[in-house]
Amino acid sequence: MVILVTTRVNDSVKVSGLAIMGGTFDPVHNGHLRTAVEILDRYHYSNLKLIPCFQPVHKDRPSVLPQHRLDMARLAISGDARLSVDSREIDREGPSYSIDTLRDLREEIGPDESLIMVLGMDSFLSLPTWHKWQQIIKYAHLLVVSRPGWEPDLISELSGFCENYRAASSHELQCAPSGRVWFETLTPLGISSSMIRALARKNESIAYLLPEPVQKYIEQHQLYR
Ligand SMILES: Nc1ncnc2c1ncn2[C@@H]1O[C@H](COP(=O)(O)OP(=O)(O)OP(=O)(O)O)[C@@H](O)[C@H]1O
Ligand SMILES: O=C(O)c1ccc[n+]([C@@H]2O[C@H](COP(=O)([O-])O)[C@@H](O)[C@H]2O)c1
Repeated sequence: MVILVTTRVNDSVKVSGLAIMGGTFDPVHNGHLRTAVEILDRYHYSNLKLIPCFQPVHKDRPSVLPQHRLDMARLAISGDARLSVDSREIDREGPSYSIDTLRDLREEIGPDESLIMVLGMDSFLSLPTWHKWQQIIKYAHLLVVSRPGWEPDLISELSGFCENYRAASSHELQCAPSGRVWFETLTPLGISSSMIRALARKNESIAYLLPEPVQKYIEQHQLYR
């Protein structure tokens, strides 16, 4: 039986549950933000937390200090009350393993609340290399979003995983606390942090790829030069 817990807030439907999106956010950009708001609009969750990592597990060291990445993420979300920034991975320091973060969040929200981890197709394709990857689904659902340039070309480990955990519909993610994988196609935005860093390094404009306050912050602090 499917039970959806909803409340009406200011005439719009809100679904009980928490969505998170982790990333290096070096810097945060409109590809991240548009993903977050499209998921909130489709799933009606009242909150999506952006969680900047301290030390990415499979990427080079970030180009700027964690505090700058955190400040930029906070500036970026100021226009949408449904978005928040969670500094737990930066506060924790060390390698930012998602399993640790999800375990923490699960303890905070309790065993029954839906927890959705949003990640782009590129991140999902690397899942079998993550720390304790097969346990992740015990704590959260995985909501995989399309990203230009990345096709769902699943290696055998991942296709077996999808066969086991793929939801029959997106509603299952709202109704169960964890344990399902679902794929969403979103507005394609071919923006990446590495593209922004490369433009800034060449002293070319980064306007309209990220929110203006973040662009100003980068200029003020002379980041990515
Ligand atoms: N344009 C985009 N569209 C959809 N998802 C995205 C987009 N950019 C990033 N993501 C997703 O957001 C999460 C965090 O991404 P991250 O902070 O590593 O940014 P990035 O642009 O991929 O960085 P970099 O270019 O430095 O590798 C990942 O799950 C990633 O797949
Ligand atoms: O836990 C891991 O081993 C792990 C390995 C790679 C990526 N992640 C997480 O996946 C999210 C997106 O990662 P990335 O590298 O695409 O920025 C971010 O929250 C990372 O901490 C987590």
